[in-house]
Amino acid sequence: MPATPTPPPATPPPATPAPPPVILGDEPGSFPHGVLAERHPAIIRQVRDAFPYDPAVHHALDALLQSCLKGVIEPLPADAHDGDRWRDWGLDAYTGRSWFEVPWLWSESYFYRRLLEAVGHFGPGVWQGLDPFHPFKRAELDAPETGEELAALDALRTRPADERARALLHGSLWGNRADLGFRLSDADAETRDAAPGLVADDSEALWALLPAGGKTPGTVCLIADNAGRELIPDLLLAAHLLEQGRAGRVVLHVKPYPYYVSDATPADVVDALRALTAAPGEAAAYGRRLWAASADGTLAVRAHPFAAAPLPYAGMPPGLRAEFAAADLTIVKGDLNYRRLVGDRMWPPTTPFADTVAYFPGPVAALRTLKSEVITGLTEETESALNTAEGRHWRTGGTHALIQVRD
Ligand SMILES: O=P(O)(O)OC[C@H]1O[C@](O)(CO)[C@@H](O)[C@@H]1O
Repeated sequence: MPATPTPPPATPPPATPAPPPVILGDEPGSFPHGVLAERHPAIIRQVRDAFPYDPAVHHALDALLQSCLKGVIEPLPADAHDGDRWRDWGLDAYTGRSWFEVPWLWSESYFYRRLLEAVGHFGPGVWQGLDPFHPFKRAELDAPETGEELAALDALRTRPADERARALLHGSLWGNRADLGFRLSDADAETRDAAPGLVADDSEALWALLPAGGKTPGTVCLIADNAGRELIPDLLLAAHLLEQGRAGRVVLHVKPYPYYVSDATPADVVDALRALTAAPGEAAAYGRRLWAASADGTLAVRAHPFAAAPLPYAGMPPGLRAEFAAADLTIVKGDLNYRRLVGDRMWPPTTPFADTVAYFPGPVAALRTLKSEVITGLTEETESALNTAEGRHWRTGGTHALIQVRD
């Protein structure tokens, strides 16, 4: 009987490299450590001074400050309305551990949840529902710079549609520099010159995803970031997409409660729309169109709990996944959302953006100014030129921006 030939050894599948470690805040001198050790106490101070709070709130803020600086992560009150949700998001595993030793993304988010608890936002009581950041957001909306930006719309009206489209896309992108939390720790950030050019620019791919020339437009989801001077240009972009037939419907995803100081909530959308309709000139026309779009359902606002989750978007719940899967495009705004989109890890900067968002259920575009160390999708040349010119500062200074797309 002939011997059975020995099968050739099976070729092992190519090993998928393990992703780099999740960013923690435990390294003194690092950017994340500074946010936990300095920015959060500064935010507590600012909030404390912004309202005539009663002694109970002052005591709660004192306790939060002590916990942030020297203590450990404590559980939510036993009757917290969202206790189950936070347990699903990892609270039990992190309770009793140092704020600095758990994923930075998680500890930052939990800080805002605890801050709202301390100021009585979740009630019952007189402070229930009040936004502790509202005075800062309001001041920004009323600032002369906001009026100047809106006045620029008058000149834009007569420009060709593609020029308007580019200006409004870039307005939404650079609006992300106007971030109140960021300015608390980097007071010069907004006055520093923005770098010309983008570190990555997939804007052609973005426009290619939105039908033009009579094709039936679908839904664009816009995951918003900051209120005020970022939300207004986001709304202008939404109005343009609807008007030009590049979107049949825009769904604006905002935060369900005040978060990261300036993040937009439904109340901030109302403030921004009111500011537009009350402005002179072309801005008011945009405002009226958006108001009408709300009434006919072509502009919708969502405040899904996961928008303020301490987790990357890879862990999004099935309902949200289905919404993004059905959209022509999901536009993800800002630095924090970028961290959540690609995963809050020290990716080598040349890691392809598409690889990090392969899980996303539909076409996705990131519009972001760089305010934290997470970055993907750069060419070697770009990374090396930025390092040579600025050391590591380009990653966090807020002067550089990107548009990245995965179709
Ligand atoms: O408003 P954005 O663009 O999400 O920026 C949030 C900022 O807060 C941080 O999360 C740090 O707290 C950084 O990512 C960024 O500097």
